[in-house]
Amino acid sequence: MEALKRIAAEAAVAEIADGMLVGLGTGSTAAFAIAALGRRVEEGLKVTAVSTSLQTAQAAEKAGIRVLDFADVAATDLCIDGVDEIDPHLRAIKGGGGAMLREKVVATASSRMIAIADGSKSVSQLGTRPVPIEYLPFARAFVARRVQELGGNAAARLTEAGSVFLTDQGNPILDCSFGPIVDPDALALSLSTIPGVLGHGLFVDQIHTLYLATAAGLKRCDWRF
Ligand SMILES: O=C[C@H](O)[C@H](O)[C@H](O)COP(=O)(O)O
Repeated sequence: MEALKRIAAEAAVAEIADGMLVGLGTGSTAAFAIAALGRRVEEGLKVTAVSTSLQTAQAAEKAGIRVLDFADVAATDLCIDGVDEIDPHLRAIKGGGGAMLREKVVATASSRMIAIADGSKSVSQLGTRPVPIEYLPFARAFVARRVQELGGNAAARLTEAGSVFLTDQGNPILDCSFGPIVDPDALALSLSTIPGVLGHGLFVDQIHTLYLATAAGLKRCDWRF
């Protein structure tokens, strides 16, 4: 699986050109992209990057990549990120590592987003995994009730040690299981409009290209706009 993640990541990084401002995703697949980009920078590629998490910023700087503060950046050229699940329409669930809020901001600010994944992430229909929701602590019970009204079951995300998981912004997460998601676009919109929801992991129109690496080889899929 690690070798497949690396193959997908390296294919995406090969698309980065001199002078680009690149959005760097979070997670174990994105880590391979950061390492590959670091090697290209070492070979002379001139790029700057923005990060979708504190973890990624640290890894990128360690790899010799110049990381800008995203607060000062209005748009980026290309964003490369992993997914937890992705369907044939390039709609995805993200946020297994809790970074989906920053990831969605950076992906939306990017002219192009490339998703990178091994075959285990490919599904015919989203919903095998819960949709993570980052929320305002003040609105916890209200958000959970609205999720329930939408057919979901909300569970507080905990750390391995059993305490409340907090995002880089210091907010908690509800992992919301909906079962098979028949209409991801409608669900994404409904979740986005719940007051108190700061962000969620359904990415329905951000991903332009997917590099999917399986034992059968590397496949590139492009969304037809
Ligand atoms: O919050 C984490 C991100 O959305 C990741 O991109 C996603 O969870 C995939 O992570 P991994 O590549 O480690 O499976």
